[in-house]
Amino acid sequence: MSSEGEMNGTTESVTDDGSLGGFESEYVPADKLAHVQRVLYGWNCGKPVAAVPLSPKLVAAAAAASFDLQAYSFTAAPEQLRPPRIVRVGLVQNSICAPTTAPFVQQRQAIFERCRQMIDAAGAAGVQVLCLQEAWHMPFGFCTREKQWNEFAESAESGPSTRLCQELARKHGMVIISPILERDEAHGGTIWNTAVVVGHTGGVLGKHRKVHIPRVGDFNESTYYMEGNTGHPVFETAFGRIAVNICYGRHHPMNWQAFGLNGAELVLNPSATVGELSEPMWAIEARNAAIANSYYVGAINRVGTETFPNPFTSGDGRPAHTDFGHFYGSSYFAAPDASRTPSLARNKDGLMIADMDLNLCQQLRDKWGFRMTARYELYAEELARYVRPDFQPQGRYDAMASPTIAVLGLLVLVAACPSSGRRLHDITDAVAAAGTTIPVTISATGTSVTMPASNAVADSVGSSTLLSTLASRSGFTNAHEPTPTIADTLTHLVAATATGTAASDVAPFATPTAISGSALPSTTGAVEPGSVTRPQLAMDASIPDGPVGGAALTQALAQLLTGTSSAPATLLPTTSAASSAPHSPVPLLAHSLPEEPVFQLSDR
Ligand SMILES: NC(=O)NCCC(=O)O
Repeated sequence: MSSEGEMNGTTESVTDDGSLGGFESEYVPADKLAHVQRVLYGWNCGKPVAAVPLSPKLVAAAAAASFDLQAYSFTAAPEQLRPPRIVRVGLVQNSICAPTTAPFVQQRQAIFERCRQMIDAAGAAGVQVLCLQEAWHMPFGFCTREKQWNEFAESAESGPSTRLCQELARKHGMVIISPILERDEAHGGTIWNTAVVVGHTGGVLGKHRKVHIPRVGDFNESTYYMEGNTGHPVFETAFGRIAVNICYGRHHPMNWQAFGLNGAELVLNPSATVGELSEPMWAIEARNAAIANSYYVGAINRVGTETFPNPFTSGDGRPAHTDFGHFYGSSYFAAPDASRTPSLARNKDGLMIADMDLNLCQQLRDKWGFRMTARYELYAEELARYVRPDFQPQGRYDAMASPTIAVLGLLVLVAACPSSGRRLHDITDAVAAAGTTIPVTISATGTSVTMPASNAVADSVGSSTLLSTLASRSGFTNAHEPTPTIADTLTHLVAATATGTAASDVAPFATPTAISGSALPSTTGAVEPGSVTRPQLAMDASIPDGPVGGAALTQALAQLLTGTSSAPATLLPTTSAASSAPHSPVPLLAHSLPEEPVFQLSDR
């Protein structure tokens, strides 16, 4: 069986490395293979991502040391005003080498020696930027909740891992990103999950602390370290603008985005994750980030199965066990044009190398315009609302999809109890007490319906929630009653609209002189699920913009009643006695939208 490695002439078979990539070359007919590979891996500048031949000596050394070695190249279109900006980047995935029961100093030394070997190989291959896996210098004991693994935490500026990386960075003129467990002595020994960025001359350029901490499966990492406090820094290195999105941060699109907004051209994603949990996501997330943010991504995963001395559980009903599962390696690069390299081995250490022309980032930004077409101001508003304690989600609510026909119920309620200014729950109570049926004439169709008051009560619950939500979303205020102003306002307006009653009769605080018409579903008799078609909407739009937001409110009601923002509804002149003022039909959608878009929440 051939493998992605064999396809690219750099490594061994699929069966040997455990990787699934490359199977298509075995099973897809030759005349379809190029097409299938284009779809699976993407093409870079109109061609498959090309393998880069490495020196036979290096290939032999990797084979002898039993680590996977692969190299590829991403190109960009030639430009007239900028020279190509090609950088060679390496990713290292490593197993822990010594058992977790060995003395800690021995465990660390074994990892150091193994990684030194692969970093030296990278240096020999001319790698300029290299990233190691998450917490590369230690076993990933965060599943256990045992605190002894904290002993591996070290100073980001002067710990043993940093010193090793500084030595190797100087030796190879290489930027090294070293993700470690950091102990921050300056802050009482606080522990962080940190990527240290060592410049190509051996200085520590800075560090970034993991933003998001997993609490999933056996990843009990919050027992050990704190949520990072370093923002989303981009490091301007000798070889490009680089950022680090540590492991679990890859599930957070805004985390990726923040690095992009800060100007990253290459984001490394040092990870430690296991097959059962995340393998189907692995090929997607980093690649999607590269596409969405117009930068390159290097995704590195730990490799191997690490067994711990004491059994542990994670509150998920599984029997006590002593390992996380298999860290499946499979490190790879993704480019902003949706192309990607194959993966490193699934079951052995490895060094993945890629040449990348950073000019491709701007070329893709220009081509797709994601940065230009993004609506950051809308997102900013949305987020500002979301982080407020009183946030209510926006949603779309199709009132006609409700088996209880919430809007009709509301109309019935208020028709029965048109007492001005009463709160919805008062009305609800009154109808409940009446225990009767209520006739409703649907003026849009001329049909009469009888509805039991008890149904109306049930309906009103949904409507109440709906309207309250609508109220809080729309931000309307009622100058006369502090709360719950909009729910009342809408209740009265809906009632007026439905019954042809002057708004002033039911909503004494509303300034308009005429709100009338009909806003009712077409229905034929029984108020049952399925008997209702899309409502016709005929509503007087004469409510002036004011404290209760006339046009905006009308728009909101239209959306509420039609369950759509694009209903072909028209605001018709009213026929009710209450609306004597002349009106012209106004296309509903011609109304200016409320400043804050109005939607409805389904409480179902
Ligand atoms: N190390 C880490 O954050 N792992 C969490 C699991 C995952 O994100 O797949």
